[in-house]
Amino acid sequence: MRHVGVWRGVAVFTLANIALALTITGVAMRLAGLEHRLLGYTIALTCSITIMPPLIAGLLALIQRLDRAERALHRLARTDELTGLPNRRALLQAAAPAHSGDGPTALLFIDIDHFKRVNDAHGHQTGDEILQYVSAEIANRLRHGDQLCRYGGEEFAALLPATDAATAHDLAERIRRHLARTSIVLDNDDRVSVTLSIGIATTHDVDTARIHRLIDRADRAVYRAKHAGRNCTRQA
Ligand SMILES: Nc1nc2c(ncn2[C@@H]2O[C@H](COP(=O)(O)OP(=O)(O)OP(=O)(O)O)[C@@H](O)[C@H]2O)c(=O)[nH]1
Repeated sequence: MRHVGVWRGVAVFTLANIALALTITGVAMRLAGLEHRLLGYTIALTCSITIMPPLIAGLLALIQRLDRAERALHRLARTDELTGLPNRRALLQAAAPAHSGDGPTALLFIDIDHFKRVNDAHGHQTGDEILQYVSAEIANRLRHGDQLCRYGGEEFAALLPATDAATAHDLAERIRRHLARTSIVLDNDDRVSVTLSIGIATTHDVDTARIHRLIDRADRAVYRAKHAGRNCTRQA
C-alpha cells in the first residue's frame, strides 16, 4: 500500500510539473506577444520531460532514505540496547497478536535475585555482561512464538501464547534450574552464579488494555517468590 502511494505521488508530481511548465510557457509567450505557441509548448514539454527522470530518481531515493530512517527509529524505540531484546513498549504492543484463541496466554515475570550484590561485587560492566548472558539463556529456552522482553533493570517478561499454567510453570522451572546450576565465567576467570525469582500469571483475555493487569499479577507473584526465599517460582 505504501508503494502504491509513492507511485501515485510520483505520477501526480510528474503530471503537475508538465502542466506547470506548459502553463508558465503559455503565459510567458502571451505576455511577450510571441506567436510560435506550438514551438514554445514543444520546448517546455521537452525540457520538463528531460529533467523529470533525475528529479524523480532523486525524490524516490529521498523517500527510500526517509523510510529506512523511520523504520530504524521504530526498531530502536522498541529494542533494549544492552540485550538486543524487545523492550517493555514492544511487549505491550505485542499483547494484541498474542491472543490467538488457542487457549490461555501466560506471562512469566523473571527477576534476577540480589543483582545489586552482583554489581557491587564485580562492577557494573560485569553486571551488564551477566544481564546479556541471562537474557540469552532465557531466550534459548523459550519456544517459537514466545516473546521475551527486557522489562527493565534486572527484570524480564516472557509472553507465552497458547500456554496453560502448568506448562508455563514447567518452562519457568526449566529456566530457573538451568541458571541456578550454571556458573558464568568472567573475563578474569572468576565465576558468578545468579538465581531467578519467577512469577506466573495466565489469562484467557489478553489485549493491549488488559496486559497491564496480567503483568501486575505476575509481578505480585514474583514478590511472593522473593518472600519465599528467592530462587523459586510462584503462580499468581
Ligand atoms: N549492571 C547493570 N545493573 C543494572 C542495570 N539495570 C539495573 N541494574 C541494577 O540492578 C539492581 C537492582 O537492585 P534491586 O532492585 O535492589 O534488586 P536486587 O538487588 O536484585 O534484589 P532482589 O530483587 O530483592 O533480589 C540495582 O543495583 C541496579 O543498579 C543495568 O542495565 N546494568
